[in-house]
Amino acid sequence: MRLLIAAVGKAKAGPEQDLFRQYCRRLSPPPVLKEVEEKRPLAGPQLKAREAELLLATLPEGAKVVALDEKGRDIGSVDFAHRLRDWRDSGCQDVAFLIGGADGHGDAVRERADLLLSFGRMTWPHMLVRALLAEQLWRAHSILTGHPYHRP
Ligand SMILES: C[S@@+](CC[C@H](N)C(=O)[O-])C[C@H]1O[C@@H](n2cnc3c(N)ncnc32)[C@H](O)[C@@H]1O
Repeated sequence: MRLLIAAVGKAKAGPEQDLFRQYCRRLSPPPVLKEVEEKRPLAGPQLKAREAELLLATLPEGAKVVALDEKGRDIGSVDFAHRLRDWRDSGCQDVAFLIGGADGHGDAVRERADLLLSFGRMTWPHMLVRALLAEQLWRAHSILTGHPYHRP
């Protein structure tokens, strides 16, 4: 099953990017990262709607969609791993993880998402969310394969 991470904004070199890459490299194949950015000077609801459009345009047909959202569901790592396993076992080819911009996700993303996933109710910087997500994907892989990285 292919993993796509679509995110608003361009990563700059730095510790968040290093951490993100470090966890991605452990996965085979590694998740594909697609970055989107609106160049026009939009703001507020218009910007959110446009960013939603750009994120949704990256989706492979039929992908399961997980939108990272602080107001989403707070599930454990094992539940997360099992959800990925269930999608894989039901024939799903692609899972896409969508990370929003400074104002969060537009309605179109929320409506398309199969899961709104929260990493807790606090707001994390979006570049750190990439690294947290990559770590949880590696942890999910460890859970499903019995790798000792994850201690139950
Ligand atoms: C700076 S945050 C945006 C915060 C914005 N106030 C909101 O309501 O989403 C940028 C992106 O990081 C991700 N993010 C930040 N904190 C998160 C959390 N606790 N759980 C899941 N995703 C989070 C989301 O994808 C969000 O769109």
